[in-house]
Amino acid sequence: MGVEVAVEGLSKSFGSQNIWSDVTLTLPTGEISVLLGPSGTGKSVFLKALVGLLNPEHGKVVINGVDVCDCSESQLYEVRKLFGVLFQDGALFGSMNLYDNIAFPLREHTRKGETEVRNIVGEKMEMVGLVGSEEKLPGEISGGMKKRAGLARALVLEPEIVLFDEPDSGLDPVRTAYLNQLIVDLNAQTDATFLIVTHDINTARTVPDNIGMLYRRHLAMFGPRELLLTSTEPAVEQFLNGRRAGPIGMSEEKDSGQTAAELAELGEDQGVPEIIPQLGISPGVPERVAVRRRQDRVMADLDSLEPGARQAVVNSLSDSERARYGLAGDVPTGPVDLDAEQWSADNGDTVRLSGEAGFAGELSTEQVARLPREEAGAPSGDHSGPEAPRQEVPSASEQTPSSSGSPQPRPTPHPRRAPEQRAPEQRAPEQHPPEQPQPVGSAEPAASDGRKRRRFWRKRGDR
Ligand SMILES: Nc1ncnc2c1ncn2[C@@H]1O[C@H](COP(=O)(O)OP(=O)(O)OP(=O)(O)O)[C@@H](O)[C@H]1O
Repeated sequence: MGVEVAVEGLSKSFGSQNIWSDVTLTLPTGEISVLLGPSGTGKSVFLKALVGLLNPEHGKVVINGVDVCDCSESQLYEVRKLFGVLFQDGALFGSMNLYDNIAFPLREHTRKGETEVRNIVGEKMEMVGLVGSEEKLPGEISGGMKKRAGLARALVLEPEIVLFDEPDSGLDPVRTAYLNQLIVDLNAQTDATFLIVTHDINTARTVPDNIGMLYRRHLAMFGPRELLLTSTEPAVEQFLNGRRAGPIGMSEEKDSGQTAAELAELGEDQGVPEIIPQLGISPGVPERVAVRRRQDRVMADLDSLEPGARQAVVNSLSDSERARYGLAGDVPTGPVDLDAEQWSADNGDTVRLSGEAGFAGELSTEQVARLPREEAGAPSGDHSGPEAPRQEVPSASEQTPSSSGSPQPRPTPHPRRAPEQRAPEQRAPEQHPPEQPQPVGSAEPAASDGRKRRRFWRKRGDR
């Protein structure tokens, strides 16, 4: 099981060159996070700061209660043992064969005998698909194999945090796809905390649970994929769509006039954004429990999203996920329309939801109250949650077009396709059968801790 990495107010400069300031984020336990940003924004510097290889001037990096920016050498040594790092080129020793390269950390940092070393190396080589290549030298293998060998080496000490510095650099799209699948499967198998630095948009959109972006010497945004993939923040949108139009220029930021003109040309109403399905696990790989933890967090904070983003999140859920969050049962199988204006007509009949019992062990009462629905049988005004759901999130009655008590599937008024309308292979994988509920004890802290929440959903200038 991975550990959380809590970064608070981190700032780093080299001489007079400020790289970034006041970076605050938390890498949630066991989840995959991706760090994006234009070239030179200090993503690699950030990775090095996490392992204590560089000393930031301000701020903390707290791991297992130890601040790696302000701890003794022996504490730092212990914390570093939690890390596995995949460097860009695999960082293999050219004179050693793959077996010895992968065995190196075990021989260097443990007292394990050769039999045990052989077992561990064999297991990791199998995990990354390198069985049979033990005798090969790094110079004799492809870039993709080097990455996989580097990954096997990063995993031999059973790290709880794995850092990937541009794992896809230099790989063709097919090998990148294989590597991404491997990363997702490894995360499911280890439940370790992963942080990936990448420029690959497809990787950023499909692999992680969380996405962060460094821009203009700050962390522009960090949060669950649902938040970033529906973000209207110009720099985030531009980057995640790989567009020229937007504030990011070739060498530095464009001037604001040009940016405004480009954004105006793009137009404002892009409809409800679509959240691209996340890459699922391979057949036979255990369920990736991090997905459930992230979704619990997202659903608990749904009311803090813009209406379009809220709808996109609900649209992105599979039927079983909707059932888990009380949006199933009588709820139409098509996209759920959260736009009150579209469905405010004579829909006094409410969707019959599973009620609070359906959330047993998953969400607190407060979190349940913040979900976009009515409790079974309760009029929408009866919500006891901290916010008024009718204003922030239309109640289930507003989502129900039928007057017969049996909500009907209805066409989406939005141009983008809902998950159910996509080809089956494009749908989000059913990773969490409802019959295997995950206790909330393993989820992130309850939504009542607003301060904690903000750390996951942070936008620049939030503080
Ligand atoms: N040890 C160092 N001493 C001085 N400057 C450094 C050092 N390490 C990095 N830098 C500078 O920090 C800046 C950020 O570098 P970094 O490699 O972290 O960027 P990056 O976002 O990872 O870039 P890319 O996406 O192109 O790999 C660069 O201007 C780089 O020259």
